[in-house]
Amino acid sequence: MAPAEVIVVDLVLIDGELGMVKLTANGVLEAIEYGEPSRYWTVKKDVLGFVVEGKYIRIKTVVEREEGICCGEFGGDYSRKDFVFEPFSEDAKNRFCFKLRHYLDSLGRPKRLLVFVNPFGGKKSAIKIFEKEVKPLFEDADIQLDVQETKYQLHAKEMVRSMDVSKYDGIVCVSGDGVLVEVVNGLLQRSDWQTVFKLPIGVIPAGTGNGMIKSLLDAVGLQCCANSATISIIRGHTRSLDVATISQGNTKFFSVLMLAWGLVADIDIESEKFRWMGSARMDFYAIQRIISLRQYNGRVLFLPAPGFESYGQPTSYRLHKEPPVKVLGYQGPDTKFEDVEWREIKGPFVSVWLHNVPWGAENNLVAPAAKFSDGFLDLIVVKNCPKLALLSLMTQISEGTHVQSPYVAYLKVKAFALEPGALVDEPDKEGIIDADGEVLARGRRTYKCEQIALMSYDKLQITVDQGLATLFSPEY
Ligand SMILES: Nc1ncnc2c1ncn2[C@@H]1O[C@H](COP(=O)(O)OP(=O)(O)OP(=O)(O)O)[C@@H](O)[C@H]1O
Repeated sequence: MAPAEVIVVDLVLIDGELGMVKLTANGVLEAIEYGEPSRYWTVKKDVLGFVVEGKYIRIKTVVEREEGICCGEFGGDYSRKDFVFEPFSEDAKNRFCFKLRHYLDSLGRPKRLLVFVNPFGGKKSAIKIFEKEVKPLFEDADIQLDVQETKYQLHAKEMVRSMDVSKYDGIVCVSGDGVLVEVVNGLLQRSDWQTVFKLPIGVIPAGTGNGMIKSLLDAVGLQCCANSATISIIRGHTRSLDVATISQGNTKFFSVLMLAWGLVADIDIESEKFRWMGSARMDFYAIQRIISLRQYNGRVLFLPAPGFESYGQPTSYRLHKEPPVKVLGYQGPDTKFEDVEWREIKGPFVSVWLHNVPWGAENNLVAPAAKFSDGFLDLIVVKNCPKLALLSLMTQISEGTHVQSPYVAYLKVKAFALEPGALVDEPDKEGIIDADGEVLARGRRTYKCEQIALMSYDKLQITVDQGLATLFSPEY
């Protein structure tokens, strides 16, 4: 193979000794000391940026940490490491900077980002994570930031719905999944959603539920931490993500993570009562819920993905389409499934769970076969299941092996409808529908049932728009 064309090569001083630096057209930066190539960086992967400090050029790089090496307060796959050298003249310095800048600019990395920091997410450490872990890396990469702390629930959604987002190359959420979902919904409710929704969205894990970023990083073997997430955003690689439209009449919610009804929704939402327990609250409340297990009447209907046609029973169903209303935002995918066979599963149900990406939280591999943009949702249904088996299933979720249980139906669907009913043992008590970690609908006599939710505890349907959203992602 012919050697790559040299873009710039210069005699320089490295640590006071004569050496050379060379940048080649295939994006390799090389330092030559004592006549031998000594250090070597792939600019796309290893170089964040550079600064001029008087007569020196400081290259800001990252190196992969070796396994087992201590990773500081917040952990991470990369450490920052600078390489400093001194060109022999002002001209040589300017020429080198110009060439390296030109190469970095050709990589299509983001230059200006809108950053939301949720000071109340997770362990309330988002500000610290941002200041200590995220900002220094973005500064190294010379990315301009407009930082906005979220002041209340739905603040991020309100802002992206109304502000000028065209000046940004992406939106970053230093938060859990909640703020990401707000940003998606805010963008899709804009009249210019078709243009602005192309903006890549990035997530830096700083919440309780960090399922999306865990799914993105774990897919390539990276740790779920601010360091690895920030480097992925700086490198500017993106991937597309399915967006599910949950509709009830003309009311819509755009989901990127999951929908839960039954056991999982009850644990997720009702365990709020035990927030003071910290992360143990979910496990504690799960055991309580399994001991006094609820079963729900109802029906789920779905259009199976190819290969999953044997699940459930055939039924006749048509997606209900409301007459178009004069609203300006996104209205969901234009689906035409009339000719395809719908299937149904009738209750009673212990749990119904729809998932868009593999991880529901950092320690929950809910849908191990889920793909980011296959146009399908993974459906996990539990009906009759002995309590002991259910307890064991809950512990298996961390490894994703629960889906192999004979008590679990695990399949992929293209469209879905839920007809939620009341508790089998208490016909005047209903359930909660949870979408992306928030209450979508509360039935009669449920936890905090006096609070108004977006939808009523009634039939709803879900359609998927393949790859509609764009996320900053590590290269895969
Ligand atoms: N300043 C604030 N005060 C209260 N809530 C806020 C504030 N800013 C954002 N929120 C809300 O906090 C919720 C949780 O956000 P986030 O995505 O950071 O964390 P999470 O992991 O999803 O949830 P949590 O950590 O609360 O369990 C979102 O619904 C968001 O609207």
